[in-house]
Amino acid sequence: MNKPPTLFISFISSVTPKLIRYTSILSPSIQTKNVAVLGASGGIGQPLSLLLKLSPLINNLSLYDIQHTKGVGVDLSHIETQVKVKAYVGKEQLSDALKDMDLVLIPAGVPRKPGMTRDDLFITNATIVANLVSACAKNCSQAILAIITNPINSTVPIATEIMKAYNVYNEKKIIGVTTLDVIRAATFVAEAKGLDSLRVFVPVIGGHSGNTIIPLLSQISPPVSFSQQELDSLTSRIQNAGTEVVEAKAGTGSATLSMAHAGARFSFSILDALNGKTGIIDCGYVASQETEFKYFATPLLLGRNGVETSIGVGKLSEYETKLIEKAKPELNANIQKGIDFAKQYLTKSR
Ligand SMILES: NC(=O)c1ccc[n+]([C@@H]2O[C@H](COP(=O)([O-])OP(=O)(O)OC[C@H]3O[C@@H](n4cnc5c(N)ncnc54)[C@H](O)[C@@H]3O)[C@@H](O)[C@H]2O)c1
Ligand SMILES: O=C(O)C[C@H](O)C(=O)O
Repeated sequence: MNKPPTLFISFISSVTPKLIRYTSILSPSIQTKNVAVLGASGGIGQPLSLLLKLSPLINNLSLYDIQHTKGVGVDLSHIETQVKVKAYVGKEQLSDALKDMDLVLIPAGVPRKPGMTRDDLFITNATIVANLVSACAKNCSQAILAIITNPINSTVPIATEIMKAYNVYNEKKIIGVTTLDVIRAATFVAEAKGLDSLRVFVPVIGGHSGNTIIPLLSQISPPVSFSQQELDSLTSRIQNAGTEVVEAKAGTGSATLSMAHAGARFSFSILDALNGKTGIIDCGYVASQETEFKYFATPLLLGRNGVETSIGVGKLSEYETKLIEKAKPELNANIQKGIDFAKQYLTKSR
């Protein structure tokens, strides 16, 4: 049999394995969408933009940063796919970068260095996210906002408060991207158990920092059982995987390539769902109705309008219930810090 001339990348986005294609061949049924990357010249922004440039789901790709987007844009524009790339640089071009966008990915901001927590980034990144989301409220209020900038536990509440203040808040459309936790969990579990990582799905709930990252190893698909020692070591590795990368990079940044893949994978789930594909499930950190937390990551059912519904946390083991208890103080404090910051920011900026 002849092999198709395109590169196939398979991954799990739900319990059913699914194939995602990076290709220049367009299916007539696909309605291509407009996607912006804010922070497009960065360690995540550049490879993420590359992966998006290869997607048949995208029409226009808008690259925005405070520096270097021109070069990134020209470079990407030479790739022979149908995606039209436009580069924007500096605050005065931000509005144009956002016009008519369906999906806005935000990886703008500083990354960790060894010894830092994600919360240490708040002082710089909170204002960056608040400014960018304010511009989204004014220029593309209907777009889905996918927030990558850390600390996610706080930047998603900031984004929500800003959209509310502009009267354009839609809870279906603001999502903190936690896909990297899901990818890592599948990789580490598969390595430990000799499984095919592309066929393993581990739901990861909670937040996106240390103890607040809660892998549900009791709900893996297909089911896997663990000794207590395996549970402890896998949980700890998944919770500290970001730090593992930060330490290995020794002061030059945090996860960029795996995050670009995670961001692209999440984008394709969203774009598939916007196109009317049903049954698309991916984890994300969102405003929460069904948990005791104001924001919480769970598996989400995605649809034409963004998040259709949270799938919830399912039946938790005693071990996982304890992990949630342990996460509570940090997650609640992070959330409140974001809400308080947004209130002050809005008072100052109006
Ligand atoms: N959600 C996750 O799982 C996850 C994973 C990895 C990294 N991150 C976070 O993503 C963020 C970016 O990481 P990185 O490695 O790409 O950093 P980086 O420093 O390599 O890139 C950040 C980019 O943001 C740009 N930028 C700064 N201020 C801006 C503004 N006001 N408007 C537009 N662009 C602006 C910079 O010019 C730079 O190009 C960090 O906060 C990091 O902690 C999140
Ligand atoms: O660890 C970091 O600071 C970046 C990111 O949140 C990650 O999980 O890799």
